[in-house]
Amino acid sequence: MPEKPIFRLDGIGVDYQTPAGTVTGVDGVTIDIPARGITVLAGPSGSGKSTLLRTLGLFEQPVRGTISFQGTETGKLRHRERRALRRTHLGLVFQNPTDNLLAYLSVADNLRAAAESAGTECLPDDILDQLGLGGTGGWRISALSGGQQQRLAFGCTLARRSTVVLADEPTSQLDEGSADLVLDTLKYLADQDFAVIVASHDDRLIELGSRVARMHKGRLESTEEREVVP
Ligand SMILES: Nc1ncnc2c1ncn2[C@@H]1O[C@H](COP(=O)(O)OP(=O)(O)OP(=O)(O)O)[C@@H](O)[C@H]1O
Repeated sequence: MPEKPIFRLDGIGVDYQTPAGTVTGVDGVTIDIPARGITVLAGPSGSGKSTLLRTLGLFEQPVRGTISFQGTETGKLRHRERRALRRTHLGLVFQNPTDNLLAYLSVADNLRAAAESAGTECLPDDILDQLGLGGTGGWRISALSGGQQQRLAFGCTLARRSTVVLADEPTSQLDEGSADLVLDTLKYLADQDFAVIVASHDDRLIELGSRVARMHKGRLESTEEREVVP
């Protein structure tokens, strides 16, 4: 029997209220997101990728349609329940590495703080070894390269034991070598059975997707399933 999707979106729409009037971020998006593999939200600038990703991260409330996570309709949850769900299950990684980390804490303490925020504990050295960052636990964040910082940000989602990893343009601020580190990390997380959902217009990242959802002007234009070569 096919595995149940982790997210089910049915006709969702998100609007922004601006001084110039209502701006629609996404509209009429219906999609099932699988519980495994890498789902890439692709599309040109302004097509709604980040809005959709933030909606999946429960940072935006759809004004139309429904969104369910593991069978629970998130619109029916109370504020506290949504926050708990976000904390326990959803790990969000932003495009700018420094936005994901606490500069005043060491590398290992960033992992510990991430675990604590999700009400759990972690073994920083194990996570750092898994990510090819072994030996950096006592380092300052500024001693890591941009790619290493982004790897550590994904490490924080491992520390939190998130079910889903949501990443917004995680390679866009990085040079090619650093971006390679991030691509390897995304593959690693997908191999560890996380549901990885990434908004990106980086062709190399789109290549990694086992499912690619293409957005255009806030709408879902197409979805494509892919055989991913290991
Ligand atoms: N906070 C906001 N306030 C008002 N409008 C917004 C806001 N965030 C996004 N929008 C608008 O919603 C639409 C979708 O934007 P979104 O950032 O989701 O697209 P995107 O595909 O992620 O773009 P990019 O690749 O440039 O990040 C755009 O018209 C954008 O101007």
